[in-house]
Amino acid sequence: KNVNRLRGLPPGPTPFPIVGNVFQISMERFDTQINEYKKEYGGIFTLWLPFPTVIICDYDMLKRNVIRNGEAFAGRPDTFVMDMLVQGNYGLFFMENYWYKAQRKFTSHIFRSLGVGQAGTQETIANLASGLVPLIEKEKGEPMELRKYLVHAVGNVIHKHLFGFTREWDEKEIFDFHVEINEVLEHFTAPKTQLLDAWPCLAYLDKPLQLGIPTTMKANNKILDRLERTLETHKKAINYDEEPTNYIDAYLKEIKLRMADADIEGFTEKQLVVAIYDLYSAGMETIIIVIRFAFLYMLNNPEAQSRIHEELDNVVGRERGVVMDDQKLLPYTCAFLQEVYRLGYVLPVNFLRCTLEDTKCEGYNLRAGTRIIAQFQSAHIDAKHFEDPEVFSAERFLQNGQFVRDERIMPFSIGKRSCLGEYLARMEVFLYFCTLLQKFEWKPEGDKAPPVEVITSSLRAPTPFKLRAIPRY
Ligand code: HEM
Repeated sequence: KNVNRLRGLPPGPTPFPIVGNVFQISMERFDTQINEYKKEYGGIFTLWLPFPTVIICDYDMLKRNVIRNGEAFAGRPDTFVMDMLVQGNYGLFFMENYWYKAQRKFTSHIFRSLGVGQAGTQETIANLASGLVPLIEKEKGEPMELRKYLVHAVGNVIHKHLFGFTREWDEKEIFDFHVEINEVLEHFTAPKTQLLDAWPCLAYLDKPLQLGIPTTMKANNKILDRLERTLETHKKAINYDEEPTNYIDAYLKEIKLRMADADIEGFTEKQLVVAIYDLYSAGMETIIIVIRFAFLYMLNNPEAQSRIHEELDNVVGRERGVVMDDQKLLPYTCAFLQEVYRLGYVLPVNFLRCTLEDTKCEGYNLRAGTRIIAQFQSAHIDAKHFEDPEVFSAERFLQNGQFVRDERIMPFSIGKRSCLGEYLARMEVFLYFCTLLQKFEWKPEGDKAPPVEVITSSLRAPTPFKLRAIPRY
């Protein structure tokens, strides 16, 4: 405790020399442990992982600091994992701090011009959603896992935006990438892996420490190899005079413009490869997990399914495709999904940030470069904000039958480094979920709903479960 006070940091459990608190934290329980420490130390405390890392996990504190003083909390620290995977701070998650604004701005702009948040992307998702219906029908109401269908549908949306086209059901590229990225992510944010940031030589102790470096690197290199080959194909085919139809071409065009203006701001081919890597991985498993959580909670709350069916029948019917505008007339469905986002948070622990300048925070003076975790998930299950926070209840977001959006639900994080894919993700979750409910009635594998259990690594997902789909059309 003294060591924190001497450094002007918030209190926290006493760190051990060299390893700090790393071995007191378990990867599988990191999020629940944060909530336990919160009871002891309050909404802001320090964990040594092994660098001192300030955890902010109270909603009002997050708002006062990470949102209102956004610029100060917008940095990302250098990490060993990024050096290991891509030899430096590239991509969109852990890129150099002095590039992040230009790269984020460009990516948001291109997403919009490729149709995200508008009719273009909606149509892509709607087509993929209706393509799922006959595939699921072929299962003839037998128990099945939804996951492979979601990999195909969700994977194809980001695939189309990045590369310009979709893949057929019998092509294996998206499935291969999905397996590989999950191998890379397995150890990505483990506290033990963070130990390497301070002590890179520990990488030689991979086996006894179970860091999983060889599996991570094998999968990582396969991904990089494929993305580099794809980039070469685009470079050969691109016509710089045409309006780009995909992220890669838009980025190549930007590199060309920037070279002419001698204003590079990180726009290089290397950065492009890692940016696609990040978008492809961010745009896939996260959304799949949210949709799987939605089905899991629905099977456990059968009256929710009847209410969603009733709303969809009244507003959309069983033939017309669901569109984003329908949200206005589907209050229960929106409340249900907001409750899924609250309890089914996908990142057990938010990505590391760091302060970009010396910053005052809740009475502490944090030096520039202090590592920060903006743990919004903790607010989702804070009894101060939500009565019986562990209980799933869509009703908490309904007032006089109307849906009330709640800003304390922040699944896409907050501040200057919040999720770049929020619109895309919200569209996919809503359109896929509603289409699958419009077309099918869903039943558990046996008499009872599968238990609500999660598996946690860098992501937090329901344990695999089966369900049955009975056509409604
Ligand atoms: C339901 C799905 C998703 C969830 C729950 C989610 C959640 C998050 C969260 C919590 C962050 C961390 C922000 C922070 O550091 O505080 C993040 C960052 C990010 N997300 Fe998402 N995300 C989802 C889907 C997507 C999609 C579809 C894309 C893109 C296609 C995407 C791209 C990104 C990027 C690029 C960042 C890094 C932003 C930065 O560091 O400036 N995400 N996301």
